[in-house]
Amino acid sequence: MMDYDDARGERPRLLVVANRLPVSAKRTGENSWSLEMSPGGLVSGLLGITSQFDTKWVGWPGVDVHDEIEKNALTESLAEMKCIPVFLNGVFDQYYNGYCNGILWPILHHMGLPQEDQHDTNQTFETQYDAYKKANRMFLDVIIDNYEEGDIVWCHDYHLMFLPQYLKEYNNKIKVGWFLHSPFPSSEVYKTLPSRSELLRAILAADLLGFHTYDFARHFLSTCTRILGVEGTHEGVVYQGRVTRVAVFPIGIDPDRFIRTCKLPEVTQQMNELQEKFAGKKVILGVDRLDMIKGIPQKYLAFEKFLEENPYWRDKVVLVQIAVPTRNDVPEYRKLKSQVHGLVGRINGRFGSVSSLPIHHLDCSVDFNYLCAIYAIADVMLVTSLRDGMNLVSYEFVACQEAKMGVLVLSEFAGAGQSLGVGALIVNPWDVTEVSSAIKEALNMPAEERETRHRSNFQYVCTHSAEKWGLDFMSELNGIIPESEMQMRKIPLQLPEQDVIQQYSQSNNRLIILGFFGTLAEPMNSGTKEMDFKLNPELKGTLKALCNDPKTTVVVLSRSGKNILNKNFGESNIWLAAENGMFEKQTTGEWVTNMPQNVNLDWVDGVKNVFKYFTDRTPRSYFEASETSLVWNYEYADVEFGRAQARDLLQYLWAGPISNASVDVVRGNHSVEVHAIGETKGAAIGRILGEIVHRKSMTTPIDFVFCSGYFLEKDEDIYTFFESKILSSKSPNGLDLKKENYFSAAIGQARTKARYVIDSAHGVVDLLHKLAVVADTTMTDSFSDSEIYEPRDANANENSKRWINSVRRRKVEIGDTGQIGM
Ligand SMILES: O=P(O)(O)OC[C@H]1O[C@H](O[C@H]2O[C@H](CO)[C@@H](O)[C@H](O)[C@H]2O)[C@H](O)[C@@H](O)[C@@H]1O
Ligand SMILES: O=c1ccn([C@@H]2O[C@H](COP(=O)(O)OP(=O)(O)O)[C@@H](O)[C@H]2O)c(=O)[nH]1
Repeated sequence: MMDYDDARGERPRLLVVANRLPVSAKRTGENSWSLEMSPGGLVSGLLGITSQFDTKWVGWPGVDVHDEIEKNALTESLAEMKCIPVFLNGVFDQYYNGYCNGILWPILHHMGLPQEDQHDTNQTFETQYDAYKKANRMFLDVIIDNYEEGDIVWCHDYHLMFLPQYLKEYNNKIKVGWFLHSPFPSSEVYKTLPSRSELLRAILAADLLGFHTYDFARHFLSTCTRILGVEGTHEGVVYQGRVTRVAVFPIGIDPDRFIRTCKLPEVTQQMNELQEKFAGKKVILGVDRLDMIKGIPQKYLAFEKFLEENPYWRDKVVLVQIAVPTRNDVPEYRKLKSQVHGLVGRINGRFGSVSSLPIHHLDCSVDFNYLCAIYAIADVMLVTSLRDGMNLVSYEFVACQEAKMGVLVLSEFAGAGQSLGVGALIVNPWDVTEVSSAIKEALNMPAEERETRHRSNFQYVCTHSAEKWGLDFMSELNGIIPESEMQMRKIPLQLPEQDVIQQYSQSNNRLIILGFFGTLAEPMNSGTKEMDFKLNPELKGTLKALCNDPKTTVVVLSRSGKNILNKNFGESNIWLAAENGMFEKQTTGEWVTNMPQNVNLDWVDGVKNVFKYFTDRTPRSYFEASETSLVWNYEYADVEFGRAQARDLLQYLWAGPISNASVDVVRGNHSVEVHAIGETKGAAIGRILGEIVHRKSMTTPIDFVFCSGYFLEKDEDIYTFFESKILSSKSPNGLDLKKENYFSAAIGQARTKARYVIDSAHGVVDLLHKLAVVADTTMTDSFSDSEIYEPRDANANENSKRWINSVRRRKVEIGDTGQIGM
């Protein structure tokens, strides 16, 4: 096993953050507590990694404590076990019983949102959601108090979906992992969750996301695609210019602990007692928290059918079900308890006798030794989860069965169904006939087959331990490159906004080059056939201020046609390049064409027909046509359907209208573009730059360039065009560029030729506002009072808004001449 000691021989520090600490406190008197192991697979799994890391746990201690003296006393007791409590006073009920277990848990397990009684209670969705966020912040506060530089933070489960985002907002350098112990549902089910996008975005802030099975990871990736419109790749999810790794890490147990325990004299004694008690009978065992997902009613119905159809077995088999109490304060769980009790009563009434009962149902947890003893003496383990993250109980049974080699009947809907699929009898728990037959097959299975199956299971359980799971996750997380190394490996960094502003304010001749779609255009929420692209209204005053500054030249370079650019920028003092530079216009002058003579555009009508055909058959897709280029766009359509349609569309194009044409075909993230061969944005900018220098009769070289857009890969030569100019100082193009005063920034791309990335168009809009106010020009004339900056995304831009408006006020006060301090 790999050792994790660092260069100084110290174990790396790890903060494991989970809703539940591995121990729960029980009050034994004033200021005194007893600490007991918390039940559940998450705790069992995590205990396996503590040897390799200097681990501290952060979590809820299992009780509400209000008194400060008591809190301190409990905190001290827990510290001895390396546990740090998060006291969730005031929010626990709405956070845990309400949002976690009443809303998220059923959704994650394909059970749908609760429908009854929602209007009669004050625990509305919003209040529970608020409590959930508040609880996540309470976890954050405790982490901040205990965090030491270099600590890795591993967040666990659906209780803490906001924590990765909060942690990164607090300190972007912290390495954050998040693991989901439950299943991740199909996107169709997840979609019903009202807070679906915020939660997805919040976990995507982590560096690494882990799931138990490939299916859960696959559901997650396709949910990101369908809800956030982002694409999942083998690397993970690329969202707003950041890659979040997504990978599969099936959890395991500590098998040696079970094997050792089964050999303890007191445990073999318990085994003997149990065997004596059930002498002459086969024992079928169930061990589950009394949770809807565990399929306990379905298990009982299948057992009832088995007894009905197999009278021979009626007095020769017993089903022992340990139903560990859980989440008693959630109404659904209380209902389940009475439903299960009703079934047990009915089946025992039907098939029991004075001397024997077919079902032994225990509403309690049992101690570890007893659990191992009963695992060891059982003939069959029956796991009928309707959906389950992993189900460690099935692994534990296998670990304790070296002597008996009993049979595992396992639901195909538990994560373990994938790992133990060869050795277990796999069943669909909803099919009572199938489960009943599997019980019969298990009870009658010949010893040889039992041994073969057990060997396969045992081998898996021993090699896929909890320790391996934890180390695999941590080694993947450690392998993720920190920001500082990214620079060395030429992975672009976030745009250093302060540097841009400073260089801008110090420069004498500036060039700003911007894209239109995805940069300056107003964001749209849906596609219609009549797409009307408009300049983001927040930018009108800002662009005016920038262009009116004699030291600044603004160029908008777009793939769109002249009409769209005319409509949006016709009145401004902006240099325009339409159709990627096929047409150019100098501020308010006339359009001139760069189209090569005799360019053949015979293909245009045919391509238009194909685009129209696919637009009609792909809801919410649309196409734009300009003179030399056509773009079919499916960004608002169902992404997967759009992608499939794009593949078909390309076949139609190649087979028909473009088979012999001189065109470039470019596949974007959500588009297919066909245009006449000739232009890229890089080629266009070289020519435009020459024009600008010439027309403006520039004597001062350009000493600041900011170039940003949501450009296709083939247009990224716009960024590299300037790189070559940096090498030669005072180049003939009238450029005086160094790496300090050249800023190229791709929007929302993780892989780019630009020097920097910006998360979204909001970032560009924000920056332009800031540049407009620091420009030492007649800015106050450019903005009217009504144009005080009011961003639409109020939360995201609140700080910028305050900053911009305060700088503007100061400028007005000082008469708009002085240098603004940053
Ligand atoms: O803490 P509780 O609310 O009492 O619930 C107990 C745990 O239940 C869930 O366990 C899951 O984790 C196991 C290990 O990865 C997995 O085998 C099982 O399928 C899951 O149901 C829950 O996810 C944990 O957070 C709870 O602590
Ligand atoms: O009385 C009991 C019975 C079981 N368990 C443990 O609870 C965990 C259940 O984990 P599983 O993954 O099967 O399901 P979960 O309860 O986490 O959904 C296993 O490690 C069991 O050993 C327990 O702590 N007390």
